[in-house]
Amino acid sequence: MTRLSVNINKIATLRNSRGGDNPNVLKVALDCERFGAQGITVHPRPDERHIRYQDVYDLKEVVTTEFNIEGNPSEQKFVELVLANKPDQVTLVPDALGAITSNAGWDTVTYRSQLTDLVATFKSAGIRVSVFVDPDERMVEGAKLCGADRVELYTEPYAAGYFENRQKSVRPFVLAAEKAREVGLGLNAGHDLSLDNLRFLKQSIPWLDEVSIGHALISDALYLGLENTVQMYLRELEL
Ligand SMILES: CC(=O)[C@@H](O)[C@H](O)COP(=O)(O)O
Ligand SMILES: NCC(=O)COP(=O)(O)O
Repeated sequence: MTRLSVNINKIATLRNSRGGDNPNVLKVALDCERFGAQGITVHPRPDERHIRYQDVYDLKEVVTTEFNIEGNPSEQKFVELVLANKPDQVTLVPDALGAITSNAGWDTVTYRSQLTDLVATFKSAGIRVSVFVDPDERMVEGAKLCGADRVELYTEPYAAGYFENRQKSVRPFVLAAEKAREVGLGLNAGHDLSLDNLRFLKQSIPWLDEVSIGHALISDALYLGLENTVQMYLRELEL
């Protein structure tokens, strides 16, 4: 089974835009769980443009499905936030500070030493560690050598090329996924996944453990309703 983890960053974006507490991030997280989501993902960034550090503490108290915190571990504040909240999973993402969103995976070969230390720190706290990588077999192997439990494949290139040639777009991801399976890594995927492209990814890589989806899902919910949208995404993961 492939778990759906709903990334609620964009709920926090809307909340922050007026400075109040509407929409309420905790309510949306609990509703997504009630509608069938098997996880909640947040990606607190140093500028707190959407998810704030306090949101993480608040969500930890109420989330009952898998809680996944994504972020750049080069920020000590992020490391401390994760260790204080002990989520089910931390996903290490090499975000550049000024980036509008995540736009690349780790070079797990160049940063092997740093990642190995970070992975050990989080694993010793009982937290599963996923490393965000491009669909590159060398980077997958590098994540294994760093001691990671899983990799998360950065799926923006897949989504970008999907309509032009989905077979071509998915190929690197299948190869990277096969390498992950070969070396004994769990397998996540995320970024720009949507109702258009999710089913084909799942059909191409049936052993996916988890997809984390936010931007498209929350955008779809504006038209389709959140309960209906969560369940539509869940149906796309059924083979
Ligand atoms: C790592 C990843 O792909 C997502 O967490 C993405 O970065 C969402 O971040 P934003 O919601 O800030 O675009
Ligand atoms: N790890 C990917 C994620 O959490 C959500 O990415 P997106 O669906 O908002 O592009």
